Amino acid sequence: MTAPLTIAIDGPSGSGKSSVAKAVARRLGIGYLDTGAMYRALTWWCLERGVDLADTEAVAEAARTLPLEVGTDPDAPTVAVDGTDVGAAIRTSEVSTAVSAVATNLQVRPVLQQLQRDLMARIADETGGVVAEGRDITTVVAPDARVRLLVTASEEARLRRRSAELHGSADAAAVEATRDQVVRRDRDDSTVSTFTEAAEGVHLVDTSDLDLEASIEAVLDVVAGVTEAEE
Ligand SMILES: Nc1ncnc2c1ncn2[C@@H]1O[C@H](COP(=O)(O)OP(=O)(O)OP(=O)(O)O)[C@@H](O)[C@H]1O
Ligand SMILES: Nc1ccn([C@H]2C[C@H](O)[C@@H](COP(=O)(O)O)O2)c(=O)n1
Repeated sequence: MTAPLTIAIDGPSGSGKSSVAKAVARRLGIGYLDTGAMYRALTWWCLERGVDLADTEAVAEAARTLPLEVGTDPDAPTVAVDGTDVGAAIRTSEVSTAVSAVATNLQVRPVLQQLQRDLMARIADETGGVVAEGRDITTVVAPDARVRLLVTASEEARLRRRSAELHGSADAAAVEATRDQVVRRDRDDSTVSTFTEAAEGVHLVDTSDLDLEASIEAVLDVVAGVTEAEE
């Protein structure tokens, strides 16, 4: 019997890994796991309940008891906490600004990492594979994934994309308004995970000069190359 097709994708903010991971999962007919959404959901839950994000033990306890449900269909991924759909709430600038404080909490990370491993196993079992994306999937959560990729792009390209997405423009003012969510967040997050350089055995895909479709094709080519080499 063939092993499930587990694909791990890491990369910095705005590199395109979520868009690419979703499309790749869709085309391969397997499940999709957005691990950043889990850190965001925990952040939302802490803010909602008035948990001080600087209180590392209180946030870790919230992680251990988080009533989280994730839907992993790449056509309609969902995130719910305690029965509330938080798909939109976890993308607000309030959560985006605060999430690194939660993601850099070293008591939180092992809790969510174990949850992510369990989810990957369940999704792979149910759909024959999984594409999981984040910052530490290739290195910590699933270093034994069959295909591991680092999706990168230049800082300029990432700022331009995120700025267009959030502000509908990539002019100088819009790019400046986006800088915190890309550059500062990556700087904070990179204190606990390695996602700017590919670890050994991890395939690098630089999307700086690629459009979305070409980025998806580049990742599918890597997947095909790895799986054909296994045969
Ligand atoms: N290759 C590409 N070319 C142009 N735009 C892209 C490309 N890849 C993604 N985008 C666009 O850039 C924006 C950011 O992409 P996406 O959300 O997938 O990035 P990300 O790496 O998952 O970021 P984050 O980790 O912050 O969630 C989206 O609006 C997406 O449509
Ligand atoms: N495996 C992961 C996934 C995400 N994070 C952090 C990095 C971000 O600040 C935050 C939200 O991620 P995004 O939705 O922007 O991809 O979570 C992490 O540390 N490890």
